[in-house]
Amino acid sequence: TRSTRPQRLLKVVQKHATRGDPQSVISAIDHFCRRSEWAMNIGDEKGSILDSVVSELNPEKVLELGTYCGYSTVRIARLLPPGARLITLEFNADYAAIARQVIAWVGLEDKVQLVESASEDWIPRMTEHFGIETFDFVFLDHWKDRYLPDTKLMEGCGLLRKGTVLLADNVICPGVPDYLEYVRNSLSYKSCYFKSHLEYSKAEDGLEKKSVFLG
Ligand SMILES: C[C@H](C[C@H]1O[C@@H](n2cnc3c(N)ncnc32)[C@H](O)[C@@H]1O)NC(=O)c1cc(-c2ccc(F)cc2)cc(O)c1O
Ligand SMILES: [Mg+2]
Repeated sequence: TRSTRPQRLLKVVQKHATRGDPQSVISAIDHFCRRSEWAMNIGDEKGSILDSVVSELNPEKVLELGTYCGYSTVRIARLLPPGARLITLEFNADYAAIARQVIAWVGLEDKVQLVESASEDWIPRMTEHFGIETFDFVFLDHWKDRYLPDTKLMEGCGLLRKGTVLLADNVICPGVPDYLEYVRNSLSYKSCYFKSHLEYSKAEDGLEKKSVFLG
């Protein structure tokens, strides 16, 4: 049977990227997605905004919701200081299998823990299983109708502290209206919008960054 798109993405990485070199993996995937097959990675344009948010924050404990093939996992993990940890949740077994191999290819396994599970099942288990009290940075890139309920779930589990930064992909395309409404109107968050474009496309998209106040 025909291979899947994530399998073809992995082949591109193994063929064109250098082991242990995150930038070569990022470039190989972006080149393939721009020239051959679109895929739902955050991409190079929005990826640069993600890089700047992570570099400025220098987080120790990071949560990513929606791993897909691990492109943004690699973008984030390559910037983390020694000892920092990134936990990424992906509920599709096929995507998780590909992401594990991409993460292994760049040699970032010691910083990244991929959990094959739905976010809502694992957010309540972060403290007892990983010993994580609060996260410094959360990247939301999973089903767009899960951003708001999972943000409320993280609040409820006490995983967000004063100053925790949440960054959400796709706030315009496909769009997360209920989440935007909530973060822009809630008094316990200060938020800003980074206008950009949908990955490998001219369509408008953007990232919403919010710092938690917990008023
Ligand atoms: C949702 C996906 C990303 C991944 O998230 C995992 N996932 C889901 N829900 C959960 C959960 N509850 N827990 C754990 N993992 C979870 C899934 O299996 C995918 O691998 N992302 C997108 O659908 C996505 C789509 C577009 C897009 C834009 C314009 C178009 F015309 C078509 C598509 C762009 C993007 O930038 C995306 O990010
Ligand atoms: Mg996305």
